[in-house]
Amino acid sequence: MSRHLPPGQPLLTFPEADKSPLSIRAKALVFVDPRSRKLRGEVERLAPAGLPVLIRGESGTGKELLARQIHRESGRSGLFVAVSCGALSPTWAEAELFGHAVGAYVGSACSRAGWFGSANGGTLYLDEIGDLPQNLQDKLLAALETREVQRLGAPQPTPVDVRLVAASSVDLAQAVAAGKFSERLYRYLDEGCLELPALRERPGDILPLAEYFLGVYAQRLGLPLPQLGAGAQLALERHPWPGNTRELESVIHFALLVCSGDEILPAHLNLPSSAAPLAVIEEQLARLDARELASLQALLAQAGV
Ligand SMILES: Nc1ncnc2c1ncn2[C@@H]1O[C@H](COP(=O)(O)OP(=O)(O)OP(=O)(O)O)[C@@H](O)[C@H]1O
Repeated sequence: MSRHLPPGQPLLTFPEADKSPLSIRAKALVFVDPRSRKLRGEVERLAPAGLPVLIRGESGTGKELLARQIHRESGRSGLFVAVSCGALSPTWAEAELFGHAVGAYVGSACSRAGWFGSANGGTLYLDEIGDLPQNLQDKLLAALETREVQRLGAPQPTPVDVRLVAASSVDLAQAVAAGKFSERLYRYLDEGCLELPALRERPGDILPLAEYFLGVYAQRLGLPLPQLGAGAQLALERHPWPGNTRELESVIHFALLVCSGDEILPAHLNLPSSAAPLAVIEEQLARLDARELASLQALLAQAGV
């Protein structure tokens, strides 16, 4: 277990990760920062309730992973089906989402359940739901409320039982105010709202996540597990992570590939140097403790300064 994980608060790991709906790559969810642990409590409360859930958070914060965890804890036996609304074809979005009957349009030689039907008994995860074409927003709400879906060209509606978990990186309330998003669908989703903070707002997760990704990638690539040096730890904690956990994951993956010794150094992280004004740097230096000062001196010595 990571040195940065306090005892009694282990990773949320999954023994049969390959068979779990967590994700193809993820083997665990790292929740160490107090804000993440609070979120984990909210997930435990919301997951079995069967309510729709809206996850709000910046890109790369882990929204899909959280949605998979909600499905996992819901006890629903159907599939977890993830759909990126921005990737739906403008022409065929309705058929892709709700399915179609045989002969519904030229070339449709067989019927399709659509993403909605595929999630029957399970969870439909709609990423960036704000990008869902407006004409489909009310149709989606009707299908969820009536538990019936009208496939394109089908004479009758088909019964479906779908739990919706949606995600958005934009403020849907503003999209509603701008007339770009259905107010009724927003109200339906807003019943169960989860806020996934940006990585910089839950700094206690940074080092545990870094160590977790080091372990995952070292194992996957068959490489020895290096230590995360003190200078590298400092650099990781100071970076603002605009790309959130996804950015941290790729930084650690890269560091592992370029690190030749048994310690990850700041240079291996290839983080952009911050263009902080001198006053900010002075203020940060004044706040360093003895351990951090020693790391900084070692760092400068390494760089030959
Ligand atoms: N708490 C966490 N523990 C372990 N891995 C995580 C955690 N959060 C995110 N990740 C990993 O970070 C990467 C990005 O997560 P994910 O795809 O869920 O983010 P997202 O918010 O859905 O992104 P986007 O908005 O771009 O779709 C994934 O590889 C995921 O496995």
